[in-house]
Amino acid sequence: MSVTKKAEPQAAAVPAQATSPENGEVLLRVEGLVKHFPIKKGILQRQVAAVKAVDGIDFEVRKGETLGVVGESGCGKSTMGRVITKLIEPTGGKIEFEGQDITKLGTRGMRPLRRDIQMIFQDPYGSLNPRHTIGSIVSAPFRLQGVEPEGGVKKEVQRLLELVGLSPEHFNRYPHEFSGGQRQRIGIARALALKPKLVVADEPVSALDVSIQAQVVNLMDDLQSELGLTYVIIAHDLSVVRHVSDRIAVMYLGKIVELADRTSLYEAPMHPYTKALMSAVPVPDPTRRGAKSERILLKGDVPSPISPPSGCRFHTRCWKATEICKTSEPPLLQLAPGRQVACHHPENAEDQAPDDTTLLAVAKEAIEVVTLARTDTEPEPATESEPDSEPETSDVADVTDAADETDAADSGDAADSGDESEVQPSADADEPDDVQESTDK
Ligand SMILES: Nc1ncnc2c1ncn2[C@@H]1O[C@H](COP(=O)(O)OP(=O)(O)OP(=O)(O)O)[C@@H](O)[C@H]1O
Repeated sequence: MSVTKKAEPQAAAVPAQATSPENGEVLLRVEGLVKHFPIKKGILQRQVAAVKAVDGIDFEVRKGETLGVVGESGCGKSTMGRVITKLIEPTGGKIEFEGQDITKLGTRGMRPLRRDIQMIFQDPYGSLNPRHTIGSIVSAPFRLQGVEPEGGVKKEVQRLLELVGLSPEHFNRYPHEFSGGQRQRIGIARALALKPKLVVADEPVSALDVSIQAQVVNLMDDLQSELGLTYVIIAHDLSVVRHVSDRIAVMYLGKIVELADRTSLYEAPMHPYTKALMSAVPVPDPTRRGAKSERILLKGDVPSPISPPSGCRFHTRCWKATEICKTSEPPLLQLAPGRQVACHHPENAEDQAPDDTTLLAVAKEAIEVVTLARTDTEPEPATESEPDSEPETSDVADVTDAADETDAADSGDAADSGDESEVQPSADADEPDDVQESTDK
C-alpha cells in the first residue's frame, strides 16, 4: 500500500506499484474453499437447495502484502472474508494460517489465533455497541484474551486511539458522539489492539463520505507500514482497492476469475469481467479533462448463486462467450507471470480455445459500450468533524457512481433476503455485545 498515490494524477492509468512482497512468506493459504448456505423447507426443514456463496477458491496472502478482493454485490466476497477469519465455518476446502491447518478449529481452538486474525467491518454505525464507551469497546479484545498490556489497559487504549488519529480524551465517550470516519477509526483501533498479523477489512470505507474514505484508507496504509500488517481488503468496485493493493482477486459468483498484481491488472485485464469492472472506474485525471473513455455496461442481472450458470459462470453476460464457455468451466490458470485467469477467451493473452469461434447468441447482446467524458477531479480531503458535531452524511456517489450503475443490475439475487437480519459478527466472536445488528446488506 502506498500513502501518496491517491494525490498523483493517474494519467498513466496505473499508480506506481507498491513494494510488493512478491515472493514473500505465505501467511494465509486457501485451497478449494467452499461455503454453501443451505436452503431448507417444510416442517422437517429438509435441505432443498443451497446458496453457493463461495464455490471453490484458491489463493494465498503473503506476509506484509495487501490483497484486494473485488466483485459485484452478492459474488461472495464478504462470505469469503468471514470464512477465512473463521467467523463462519467453511463447507469444504482448507484454510492454513502460518502453515497451520485451521479449517476445523472450533471456537476454543481458534481462541489463541483470534489475536492474530482480526476483521474490520463495513458499517461503522452498526458495528459499535452504542451503550459501551469507546474505552470499553477498544479494550474488549484485552478482556477476551485475558491480556494485560504493559502500563495497563487504559493507557494502551489511549495509545491506540492516538495511533488511529483520535484523542485519548475520547476514552469515556460513546459511539453516537462520533462521525462515520471516526467510528471506523475506533473499529480499526479495536481490530489492532492485539497486534494482529492478518486484518481482513470488509468494505472498510464504503459507508463513508468519499472524502473521509481517503483518510481512512491512508490511515490503514500508514498502520500497515508501522505495524507490519497484512491486509485482505474487500471492496465492491476497483476504485478503493486500486490505490492500496499489491495484488487483486476478482470474484464472480463465488469464484475467483482473475488474480493478478495490481499493475498488470490495470494495464491489461485478462478476464472480460475484470475489463468490464475496470471500465466502470472513473479515472480522475485533470490533465485529460474532457477526454473520452469507453465504458462497458454489462447487461442482465448477476445470475442466482443458487443455480449458477454451467461452464464459465460469466458466460451469460460475456460478449466473448462461445459454446465451450457454456459447457466447460475454465480453470484458474497462470497465463502470464504472476497472473491467474479463468477464461477460455482471455483478453491480452493467448486464446485458450482458439477453435471455438462462434459466439453464443447471448454474447451478442451481452454488453453496451458507452463513451463517456472522463470525470476529472479527485475530491478534496475533508477534515473529520469533532465528536460533538454532526456526523458526515454518507455520499459516496462521486467515486462510485459509475460502478453503481453496474451494480444496479445486481438485484436479481434470489438469496439476498437471507442477509437482511443478519447480526454482524465480531472477530471477537465471544463478545457479541459489542456488535450491533446490521442493515446495510
Ligand atoms: N447467512 C446467509 N444465509 C444465506 N445466504 C447468504 C448468507 N450470507 C450470504 N448469503 C448469500 O451469499 C451470497 C454471497 O453473499 P456475500 O455477502 O458474501 O456477497 P458480497 O460479494 O460480499 O456482496 P456485498 O458486496 O453485497 O456484501 C449472496 O447471494 C447472499 O445472499
